Amino acid sequence: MFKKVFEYAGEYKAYTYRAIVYILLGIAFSIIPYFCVYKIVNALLQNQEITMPYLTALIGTALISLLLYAVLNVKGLQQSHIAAYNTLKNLRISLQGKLEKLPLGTIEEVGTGSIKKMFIDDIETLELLLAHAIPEGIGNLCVPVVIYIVLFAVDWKLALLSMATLPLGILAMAIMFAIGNKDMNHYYMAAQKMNNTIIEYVNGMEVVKVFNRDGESYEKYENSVTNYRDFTLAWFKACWPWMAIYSSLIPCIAFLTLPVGAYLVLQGYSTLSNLVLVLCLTFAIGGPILHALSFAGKFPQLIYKIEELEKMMGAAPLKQSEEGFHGKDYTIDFHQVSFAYKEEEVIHQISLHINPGTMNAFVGESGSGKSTLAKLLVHFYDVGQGSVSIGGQNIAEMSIEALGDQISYVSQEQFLFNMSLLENIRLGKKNATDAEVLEAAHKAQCDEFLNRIEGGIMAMAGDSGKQLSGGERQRISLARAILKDAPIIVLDEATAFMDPENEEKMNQAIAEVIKDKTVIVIAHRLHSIVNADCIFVLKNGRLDASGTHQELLEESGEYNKLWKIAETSANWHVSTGGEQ
Ligand SMILES: Nc1ncnc2c1ncn2[C@@H]1O[C@H](COP(=O)(O)OP(=O)(O)OP(=O)(O)O)[C@@H](O)[C@H]1O
Repeated sequence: MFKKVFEYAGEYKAYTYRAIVYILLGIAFSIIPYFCVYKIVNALLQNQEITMPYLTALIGTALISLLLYAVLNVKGLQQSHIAAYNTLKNLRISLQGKLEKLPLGTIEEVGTGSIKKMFIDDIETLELLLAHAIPEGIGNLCVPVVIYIVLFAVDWKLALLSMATLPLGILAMAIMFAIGNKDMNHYYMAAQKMNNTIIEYVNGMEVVKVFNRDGESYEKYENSVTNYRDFTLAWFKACWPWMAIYSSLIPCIAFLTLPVGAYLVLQGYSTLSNLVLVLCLTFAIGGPILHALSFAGKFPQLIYKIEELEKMMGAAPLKQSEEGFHGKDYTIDFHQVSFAYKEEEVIHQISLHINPGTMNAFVGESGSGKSTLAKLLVHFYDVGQGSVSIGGQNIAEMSIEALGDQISYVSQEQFLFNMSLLENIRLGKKNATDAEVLEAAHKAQCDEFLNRIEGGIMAMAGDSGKQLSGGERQRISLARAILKDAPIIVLDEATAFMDPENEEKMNQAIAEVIKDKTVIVIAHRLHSIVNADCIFVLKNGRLDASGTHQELLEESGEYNKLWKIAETSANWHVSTGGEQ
């Protein structure tokens, strides 16, 4: 599992290897002062003479060793951090690439909060693994292993004694792992839920302020935060005792060595000199062992987070190929298409044909499936059954990029990035000149508000485009579409909620976008699409009828019903206006 994370290090793996070597050498040097102490204590115990130059040499060696330890440790950590942060960068970029290829449904299912948590928090915690646990853990464990081999060679009885508490410590650690892993799922789910609820709460702040200050959404928020606290505390409560046991037992390696070792010396089974050596070195390796094991408590969480990341990286992507677009024209065909967002099917066996260069409309009651059909055409989701093709080429047999180049999709809610309006429009065509962007903005009827707002086209759009009104945001999106100049245009209720002045401007902008294109408009206002070449009437996820306005008035009961509602609504507008 760690190997998979390590794969993202790419060329920076060498930094990790270097970090391990530096840290290992550093720890080896950190043992030397204890060896110097042994030399002095042993000489005193053996009544040997200690000359000043000898003492100075020992103290000097100890000091230089400590200095080298510090320098090598810092150098090692420097290398390991370079490796770690580059791996995190690679992971974040790969995750973003993966998200782009996933069906929107998978992303919706995971939730914005969880995805944010994965991108920021979960990946960040891998820093502990890459920058510390791997290099420091390996370094801090390797040196004691070597020292133990030396100790066994010097006096196996004393060496064995100094390891007496290790099995109990390792047992406590194993229990902690088992408990930690068992409850990790609940803990992680609670964290995910809290993240999703926080994002939902912040996104819905406008609604909360107006309607629901103390209501359900706050309760949901508070519950998820409380839940997270409870699960975290419960998890730690279960693990803490075992952490305390192994952290106390493992470093107590001299616990039996001193009394039993002294007995062995007195009985002549070991020498005093060896006992002093074993004691000094066991003190020296207690620190590194404890340091290496300090990472162990974090491992259940790390393993879980890596598994979740792997699940995301391994999620089934949208069906697509590397093929470019080679359709014979811009005919659109839905062939026996069925689709379900989750379990319940919302589109049933729809087949329809759209001729190139024509103006088409999807109409139907709310929830009849108009937007879903548009989203299937732009390949936000894979169809459940059937196929969608352009110019005879199945959209699942071309790359997402190739499909994207053929379609401009202006959806109900347009998202603007918090960068200049100029750059927001330029998203339509990466290499467009400033003059081309300005021309597109002009055609999309943006001049009036661009002249009004401070900074004009260089003004920032604000967080998610909040600086602009809904109508202004839509016109910026249309400017994007004009610039993109794709042969197929899908307009999802672009004028649904507009005041008459804005609608007039939008209609002029739309007329500019749709010139000579294959167009699909998803319209609530039937009056705006009466001239369409073909109108498709949807009812409960099925295609009920299709034809021109006149044909449908003559043949389709559902269309007549919609038309009546549209007329009543238009009359209602007129009479309301008249009374004012
Ligand atoms: N993201 C989603 N997850 C689950 N179900 C969805 C999702 N989006 C839409 N639906 C359901 O799919 C069905 C069709 O919805 P769709 O948005 O396509 O209808 P529509 O005709 O465009 O409606 P409207 O005119 O109100 O926008 C509805 O029953 C809706 O509840």
